[in-house]
Amino acid sequence: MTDALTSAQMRNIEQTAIDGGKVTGLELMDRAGKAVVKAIFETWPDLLNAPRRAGILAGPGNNGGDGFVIANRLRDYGWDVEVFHYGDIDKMPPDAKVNALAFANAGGVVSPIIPFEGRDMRFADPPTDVWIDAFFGIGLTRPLPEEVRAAFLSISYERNWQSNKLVAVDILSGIDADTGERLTEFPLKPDMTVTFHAPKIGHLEGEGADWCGQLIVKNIGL
Ligand SMILES: NC(=O)C1=CN([C@@H]2O[C@H](COP(=O)(O)OP(=O)(O)OC[C@H]3O[C@@H](n4cnc5c(N)ncnc54)[C@H](O)[C@@H]3O)[C@@H](O)[C@H]2O)[C@@H](O)CC1
Ligand SMILES: [K+]
Repeated sequence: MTDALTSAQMRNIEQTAIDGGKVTGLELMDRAGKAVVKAIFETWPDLLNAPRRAGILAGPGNNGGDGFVIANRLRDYGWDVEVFHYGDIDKMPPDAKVNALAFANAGGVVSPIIPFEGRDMRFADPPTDVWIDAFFGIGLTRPLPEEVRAAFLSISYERNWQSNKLVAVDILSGIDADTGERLTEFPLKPDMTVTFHAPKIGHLEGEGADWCGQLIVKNIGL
């Protein structure tokens, strides 16, 4: 496994490729989102044999942008997809906004995130087959907002009753990518984390090493 990177090193690699005209941020986001979907079907091929339901937890930034790429891609596979958005599409960074608008303009359902005492997720009907954590990635700088932690609790509640998968985009939200410190704790371990280009320190050190599930590193052409 290649050496683990800090978030700053990763951002520098991305920016150098973008500044060098090798790739655009939008292309990188597209590759990242599609890499997550590819990893899902490689890991759980039976999900390919029937349209399923996915819940995408999307945040305010580019990690959320990856979430919207994934949402669009799964809709292409005929899946029933609902995005629970912590953020405002209009305030998202440009690359993320392009993908969020593509989803919304194609009729994709964007809902507010689920308050814990809200929808009883225990017996959601139809059950959600795959939850995608695209709240925060390597840009996390402080503990999660309480409503984001509550949204995770709703899903941990449901997971006690329904078998579903949780996939973390780039890193489980709440984990500091540079240290592996869990800035916010909730009882939800991902089945899989899909990260891009190289592992980050937060995947291998501290508690982060225990909160990845299966760690998949996908090349996004950097
Ligand atoms: N060109 C790029 O920048 C690419 C970025 N990618 C994705 O973008 C992610 C990084 O995106 P961002 O830098 O936008 O950061 P995030 O999407 O991780 O976080 C979004 C924003 O939330 C704010 N924030 C941080 N901690 C918070 C907290 N606790 N509560 C509320 N708000 C908080 C910060 O302003 C941060 O910019 C990567 O993890 C990866 O998933 C990939 O698509 C590859 C290409
Ligand atoms: K994430």
